[in-house]
Amino acid sequence: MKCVLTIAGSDCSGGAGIQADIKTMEANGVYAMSAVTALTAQNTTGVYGIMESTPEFLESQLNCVFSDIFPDAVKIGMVSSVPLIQVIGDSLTKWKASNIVVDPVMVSTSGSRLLKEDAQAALMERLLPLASVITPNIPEAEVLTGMSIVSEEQMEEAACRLGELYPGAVLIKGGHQVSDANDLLYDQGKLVWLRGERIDNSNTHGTGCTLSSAIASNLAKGFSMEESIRRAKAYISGALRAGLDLGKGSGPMDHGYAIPDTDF
Ligand SMILES: Nc1ncnc2c1ncn2[C@@H]1O[C@H](COP(=O)(O)OP(=O)(O)OP(=O)(O)O)[C@@H](O)[C@H]1O
Ligand SMILES: Cc1ncc(COP(=O)(O)O)c(N)n1
Repeated sequence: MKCVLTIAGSDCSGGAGIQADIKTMEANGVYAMSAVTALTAQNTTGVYGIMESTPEFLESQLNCVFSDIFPDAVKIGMVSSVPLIQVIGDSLTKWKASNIVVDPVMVSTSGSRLLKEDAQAALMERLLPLASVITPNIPEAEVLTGMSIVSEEQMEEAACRLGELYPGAVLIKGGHQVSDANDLLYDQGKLVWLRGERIDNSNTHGTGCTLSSAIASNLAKGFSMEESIRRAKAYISGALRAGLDLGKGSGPMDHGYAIPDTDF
């Protein structure tokens, strides 16, 4: 069985972060492991508190995982501060991790900052260069490039700029903004539009976490970058289409929609 590690924050309400990642990995047939960067107190209406791991304890989690069950892929989500970013960068380099998917989480769907302002530069200098693929949404791509993105042409320009800056691939997610469910992949100098059917569902809490974890699962299984993303999009479309409706705000998706309901 292939093994995938998520390095991210915990969402106690289960829709995003570590919880979304583990559910996604399970549904995609890989063994899931986690190194927790922070505990968040949040639900579908907002983020009400963040308690970070210490850098030492995060390093200890990473050493425990890498020295025992070496992951075939790694997904990085919410990492809010400079010391945590440095520990992750140092550990992934030391352990020679591969198939690294970085979701540059900055602000939650509910509008809370999940990345401290001074950590943005560290994320760009220390983690993005290690990634096999980075998966910014439109606002994140705007921050990373410093340009405004309000059209497909501007998505293409931003993807090229980021693709020339970093060694890995770049996936700019259209999401619920410029281009609906149409995402843009820049991989080795080539642009590919990955067009999806927009599903009318306002419950999109955790879509970014889910997509990046599904991509990491597919890379671990040996699929190419483009195929890994196509399969991840198919998975997330199914999870949105399942139409789960929980909570008072933008609710979570049904991550287990494809898992048979076995009566043990
Ligand atoms: N309504 C939708 N119908 C179909 N696909 C969607 C929809 N909304 C988002 N997606 C897809 O979900 C994936 C995640 O994109 P999105 O832009 O929502 O990420 P994000 O903004 O990082 O997510 P998050 O809400 O976790 O911050 C992308 O592949 C996107 O195309
Ligand atoms: C721990 C954690 N990680 C990531 C997100 C982003 O997900 P979303 O933008 O859907 O709120 C989140 N809300 N919480």
